[in-house]
Amino acid sequence: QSPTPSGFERVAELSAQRLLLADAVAASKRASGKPVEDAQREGEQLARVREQATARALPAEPTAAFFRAQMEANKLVQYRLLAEPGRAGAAVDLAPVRAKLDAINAQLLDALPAALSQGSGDDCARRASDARKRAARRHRLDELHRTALARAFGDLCRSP
Ligand SMILES: C=C(O[C@@H]1C=C(C(=O)O)C=C[C@H]1O)C(=O)O
Repeated sequence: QSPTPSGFERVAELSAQRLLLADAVAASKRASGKPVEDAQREGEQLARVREQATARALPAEPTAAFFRAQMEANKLVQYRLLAEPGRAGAAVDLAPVRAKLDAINAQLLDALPAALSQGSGDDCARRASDARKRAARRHRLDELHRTALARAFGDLCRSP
């Protein structure tokens, strides 16, 4: 393994970490009865990443699109878990989970320039898939979280 992970390796790793937090978010929403989707919270994150993208001379629109994909993937996991009836678990406090999501967002922003520059070429889908498979293995992701990990990459291989 190379000492410096590629942009896709980093994004796959951080996306997997972000998706694993969806289980705790779903548990909190099962207990609170709150909807999966929180448009205001999504808007706040998007405003923040757009600001940071501009400050770092990153393209704002592909950056925002990437984070929308991350959030869609998170909701996919939550909807699937909450579709299982019953299974009451311990109540989970959402605020500290959101703080962790914010921390991962910051790391994803650091990884994004390299990932965006890798997002072209015939073998993009292959490289992205390989990076996801390695992250999935490291974290022992099940089928649901593997599907969501593909969703989390969004259009990285199809950016203009
Ligand atoms: C993770 C949450 O659920 C959804 C997914 C979000 C995300 O991935 O950041 C943000 C808001 C919600 O639409 C949450 O409410 O914090």
